[in-house]
Amino acid sequence: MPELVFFCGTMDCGKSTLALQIMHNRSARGLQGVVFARDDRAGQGKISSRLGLVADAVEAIAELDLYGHVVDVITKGGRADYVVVDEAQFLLPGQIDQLARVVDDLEIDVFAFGITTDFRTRLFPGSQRLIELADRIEALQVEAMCWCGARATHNARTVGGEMVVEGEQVVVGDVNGHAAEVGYEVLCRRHHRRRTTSATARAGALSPDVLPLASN
Ligand SMILES: Nc1ncnc2c1ncn2[C@@H]1O[C@H](COP(=O)(O)OP(=O)(O)O)[C@@H](O)[C@H]1O
Ligand SMILES: Cc1cn([C@H]2C[C@H](O)[C@@H](COP(=O)(O)O)O2)c(=O)[nH]c1=O
Repeated sequence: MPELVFFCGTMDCGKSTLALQIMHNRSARGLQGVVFARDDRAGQGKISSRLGLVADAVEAIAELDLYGHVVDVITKGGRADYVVVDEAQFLLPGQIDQLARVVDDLEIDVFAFGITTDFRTRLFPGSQRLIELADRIEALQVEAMCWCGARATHNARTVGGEMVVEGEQVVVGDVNGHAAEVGYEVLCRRHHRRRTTSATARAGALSPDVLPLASN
């Protein structure tokens, strides 16, 4: 049975890498997919992994009917053996419904990849709809780690190095940025709640305030 599968995790846990591996393995067996992405860091119409792999994709702009696009490909004699969607959190809920229709009406597997929650720990609308509709939800097995060594479960946003909890939901960016305007860091829930990034933890450890007081 074809499935709508949502592969999810924090930023930087290997989602795009897995998407590219799935594409590679299928292409090695002569299968050809329709690949969508939205606002990849590498630019429009791209799917990219931090391991250096990049592939072309159809940019899933808000106006694009994903079901209609797949039907178009097939009608024009093209192949749509499966569908991959990266950065699926950025899709509109209606576009996720279109993906479900690709599975149910065209009987094609759809593999969607994305982060579930934003920097405020709120679900992205696209991810919420995927959780509601997916046949299967797979959490990525290679876990990203918080600076404390615990499993990272949340995405923090930094502006000028400071963690923020207010702002636009969508700001394309990366982890390990160079104190750029907007950056991201993955954290465990405890440190996300306490707003302790690796930089603030380091600063706290160096601060004289936390040194033990002399007894005399
Ligand atoms: N230099 C490196 N050597 C080995 N693995 C790396 C390196 N850089 C990144 N990675 C791996 O790539 C993962 C990020 O992959 P990517 O597909 O870009 O993540 P996502 O799409 O989830 O944001 C990291 O969690 C790490 O496992
Ligand atoms: C948490 C969060 C992330 N984003 C953006 C930042 C990146 O461009 C993508 C996630 O990409 P990745 O391949 O999973 O690393 O999402 C955002 O716009 N808003 C957020 O709250």
